[in-house]
Amino acid sequence: MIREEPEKPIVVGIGLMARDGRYLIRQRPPGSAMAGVWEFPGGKCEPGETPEQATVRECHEETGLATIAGRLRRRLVHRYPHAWVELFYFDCTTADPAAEPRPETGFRWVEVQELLTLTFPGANEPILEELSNEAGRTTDPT
Ligand SMILES: Nc1nc2c([nH]c(=O)n2[C@@H]2O[C@H](COP(=O)(O)OP(=O)(O)OP(=O)(O)O)[C@@H](O)[C@H]2O)c(=O)[nH]1
Repeated sequence: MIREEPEKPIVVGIGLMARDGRYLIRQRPPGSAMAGVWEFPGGKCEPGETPEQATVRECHEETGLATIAGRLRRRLVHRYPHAWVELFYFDCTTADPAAEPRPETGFRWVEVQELLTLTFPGANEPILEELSNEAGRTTDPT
């Protein structure tokens, strides 16, 4: 089978949902590309949607949490064997500061130190490094 190269990457919005130095993550569901790998909530833009809108919608759909997108932390382009993606990572918070993700979604709050021990999609590497540096700065009293 000949597969045609797409002309443009698939645009994806990703939410770095933060609370008390922890981030909301889950393992990618069975049957999805990279099943079992950990991920932040997010997904592809629908037609006419901005990456920020897609982030807020996907975070809400996937976790059940009303989401507020803050600054765009990073935009990067990455080629996986399964897809060519343009990823927009937004710092996010939950609209209700005490709300929890629906348990059946598998999302949980994880400290940055633990994030570093888990396997994420390759494109996330610079983000994880940045979160780790920031966490180091907050906890280091010197
Ligand atoms: N959700 C999410 N996707 C990520 C992350 N890092 C990363 O490279 N991606 C990539 O971004 C793309 C997101 O696609 P997806 O399959 O989750 O999107 P979706 O929810 O719209 O999928 P669907 O087509 O099954 O509805 C995948 O290629 C995934 O590998 C991450 O931290 N979270």
